This record gives sequence, C-alpha cells and structure tokens, in this order.
Amino acid sequence: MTVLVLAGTIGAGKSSLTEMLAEELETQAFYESVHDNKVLPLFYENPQKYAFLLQIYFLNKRFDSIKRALSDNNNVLDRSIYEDSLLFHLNADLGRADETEVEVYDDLLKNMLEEIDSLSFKKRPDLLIHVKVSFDKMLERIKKRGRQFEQLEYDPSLYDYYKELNSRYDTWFEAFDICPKIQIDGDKYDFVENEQSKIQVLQQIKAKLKEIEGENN
Ligand SMILES: Nc1ncnc2c1ncn2[C@@H]1O[C@H](COP(=O)(O)OP(=O)(O)OP(=O)(O)O)[C@@H](O)[C@H]1O
Ligand SMILES: Nc1nc(=O)c2ncn([C@H]3C[C@H](O)[C@@H](CO)O3)c2[nH]1
Repeated sequence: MTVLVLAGTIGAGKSSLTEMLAEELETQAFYESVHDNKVLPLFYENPQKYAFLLQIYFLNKRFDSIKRALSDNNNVLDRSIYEDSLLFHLNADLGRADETEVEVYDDLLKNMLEEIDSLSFKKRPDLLIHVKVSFDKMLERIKKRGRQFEQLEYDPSLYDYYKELNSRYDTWFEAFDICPKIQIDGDKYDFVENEQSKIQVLQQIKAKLKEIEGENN
C-alpha cells in the first residue's frame, strides 16, 4: 500500500501532478473539493465572514477522503491535511478568525489527526510531494487556470494574500517532519505541457520512493 500526498500553494500544480502520478502508478486519485464546494466562492466574496466555515468544510472533506483512501490500496491525494493549519492560521493572522475560533479549530484538527492515526495500520503517508513555485509563477498559473473568484481583477487584495501564502510554504516545508518529503521545482519543470519535464518529475518521485523502500527494508 502506497499513499502519496501533494502539497503546495494555490495553482502550484498539485491536481495536475496528482493526475499524472495516479496514471503512472495505476492508483486512485483523490481531489480537493472545488467545483462542488459551496463555501469557496462565499469565502472569496467575504473572507471575514466565511474563513472559519471554509476551513471546517475543507477539514471535513479531507477527513472523508483520507478515510476512503486508507480503506483502498494505493492512492494519491491532491492536498495534504497537514497544510490545513497553515492556511487557517494565515487567515487568522489576517483577522478573519477570532481567538475562540482558532482554539476550536486547532483542537478539532488535533483530534482528527489522532483519529486518522487510529484508523489504519498506515498512519502516515509514504511521501509528501511539495510542488514549489515562485510567486510570479503562482500568479501566472492562477491566471492560466482562470477560476473567476481567484483572479486579481476580481479582488486586488488577493495579491498580498497570495504573496504571504507562498512565502509561508517555504518555512512550512522546512519544518515538515511527519513523513518523508520531496520538493519538485514547479518553475523549472513544465510538467503539464512538456513531456520531457513530466518524465523527469515522475522519475524524481519514483527514485525517492525507491530510496524510502530501501531504508525501510
Ligand atoms: N508545471 C506546470 N507547468 C505548466 N503549467 C502548469 C504546471 N503546473 C500546473 N500548471 C497549470 O497551472 C494551473 C494550476 O494547476 P493545478 O490546478 O494543477 O494547481 P493546484 O496546485 O491543484 O491548485 P489549487 O490548489 O488551487 O487547486 C492549471 O492551469 C495547470 O494546467
Ligand atoms: N482558506 C483556505 N483554507 C484551506 O484549507 C484551503 N484549501 C484550499 N483552499 C482554496 C485555495 C484555492 O482557491 C482552492 C483550491 O485549492 O481552495 C483553501 N482555502
């Protein structure tokens, strides 16, 4: 059983790489709830009002995916539950959640992570894959994908939000020690449109998985 989780800022390429990995490794892919997410557009419309609700929504959905993923054999998840705290605390620092909401959320997340530990013999993912992109690349990809509510034209204040989010990922990744990890350079490798880049990225990930397998035997 192999569980891979993707991590990275908005528009980094997590879903794209998830799809490629699932195909390559013949595993099931689990995607973050976006199209069927009723709260996400509300959050972008009014973050002050909906930050807490959105976070609870995502936490619940992720918990659901993890439960389904752990009952399956091999799988790839397009965003890790370990990033939830990063996203929520950024919003809390921006004054979009009060002290009590932060306390309740942190407690709930801790509880859920403990629950995941008791769900299956597989307690942690085998590998966390962080797709790292520069701030400029992040903006380019958000624009390219074109989800309306994420566009800077829709809300120019998103510029600062995106910038801060992207910079927090570096510290987050450095400190991450829950399972083995690898960083993929999403600026350098255009793995969506360039076949050679795609092959190189998949090779890096497969080599890391082999290395981990060697360490475990
Ligand atoms: N390495 C890449 N090279 C070229 N284009 C890319 C690359 N990665 C992603 N893209 C493009 O950037 C856009 C965002 O990618 P994707 O939806 O995979 O990001 P994501 O990390 O899943 O974002 P989110 O977390 O916001 O859902 C898409 O249009 C995708 O085709
Ligand atoms: N605030 C907040 N907390 C989360 O845990 C979270 N997870 C994802 N997202 C937003 C980013 C993309 O717009 C879109 C798709 O990733 O959803 C989040 N936003």
